[in-house]
Amino acid sequence: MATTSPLIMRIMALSINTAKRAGCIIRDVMQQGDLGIVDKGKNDPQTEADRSAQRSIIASLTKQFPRIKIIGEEGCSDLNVCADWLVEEPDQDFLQQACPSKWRDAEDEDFVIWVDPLDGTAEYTQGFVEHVTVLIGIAVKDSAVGGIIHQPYYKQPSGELGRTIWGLKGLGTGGFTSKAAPEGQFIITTTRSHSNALHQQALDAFSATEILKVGGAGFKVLQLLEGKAHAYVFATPGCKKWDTCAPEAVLEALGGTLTDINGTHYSYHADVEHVNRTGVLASLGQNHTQLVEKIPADVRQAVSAKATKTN
Ligand SMILES: Nc1ncnc2c1ncn2[C@@H]1O[C@H](COP(=O)(O)OS(=O)(=O)O)[C@@H](OP(=O)(O)O)[C@H]1O
Ligand SMILES: [Mg+2]
Ligand SMILES: [Mg+2]
Ligand SMILES: [Mg+2]
Repeated sequence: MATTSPLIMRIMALSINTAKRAGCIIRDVMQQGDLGIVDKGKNDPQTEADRSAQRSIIASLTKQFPRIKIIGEEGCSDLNVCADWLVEEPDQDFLQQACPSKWRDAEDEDFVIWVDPLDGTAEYTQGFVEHVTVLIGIAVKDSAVGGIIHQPYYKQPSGELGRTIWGLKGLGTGGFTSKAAPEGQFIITTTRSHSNALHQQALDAFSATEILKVGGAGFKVLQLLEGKAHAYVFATPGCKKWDTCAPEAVLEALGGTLTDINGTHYSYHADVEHVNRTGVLASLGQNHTQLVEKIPADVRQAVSAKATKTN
């Protein structure tokens, strides 16, 4: 690896290839047929693919960056993995890019890497595999700055499976072609498995022309990046820092915004609470503040009150 590249560039470049490797593991587990499902909570499954993909990602990143804090959805993993799961080569194309000056001097202790080895697990178990993503989010001093969103089941025009999207604030995005959402419509992308009455009230307030119910925070942000939706609305606690760190960085590297439903950015330092208690509101090409204001104040207050109570 080119040790002369700034640390953030080396983390991003290795994360791109670890996310791809995790995508292969996710496809292999599905092909072998035994998903090994464990219920972590209501509508919150974990499979052998979540466990194995996390082991591969964290073992690979830890080997090259032993002093960087890495937090994965599936908790502490056994990092003793086979050579086949250990990714040592960074993505060379990414390393050719110039590092934004803002991150050039960031050091080990400035970083937290948030890993969601398989976002959209419920959908994976139900056969909606196109909703599945691997998310690696790179936070610098509190903020989501870099992100990888890998789609293991995306079918390339060549027939090859898998696509890897990256974003780094100050540099931009790669791996896909962005598209603006259609004018004269307002399309919302939202959860298909974690809705409730309060969340429904927030959705109703937008009078959307269409509501897409899809799985995974990564896939919802992809709907914004590709112009299939104008906003991502999730007005309830539930998703976690590893769900939003990478999507937030990629979306914001393209000029979009991802906040809670009050328009406040989440923090991504190592000691932050994992649950995003005040929901998610994300948009691209919209006036984000106006979207926040569309959610009735009493709904926002009720979500925030619920958050305080459960803290
Ligand atoms: N209430 C609740 N309990 C447990 N987990 C939850 C909850 N709400 C959202 N999530 C996790 O957030 C990820 C995306 O879920 P969804 O597609 O349902 O919704 S959303 O993105 O939060 O809108 C998805 O992440 P993965 O676990 O990685 O698949 C969900 O498990
Ligand atoms: Mg999960
Ligand atoms: Mg997730
Ligand atoms: Mg997950």
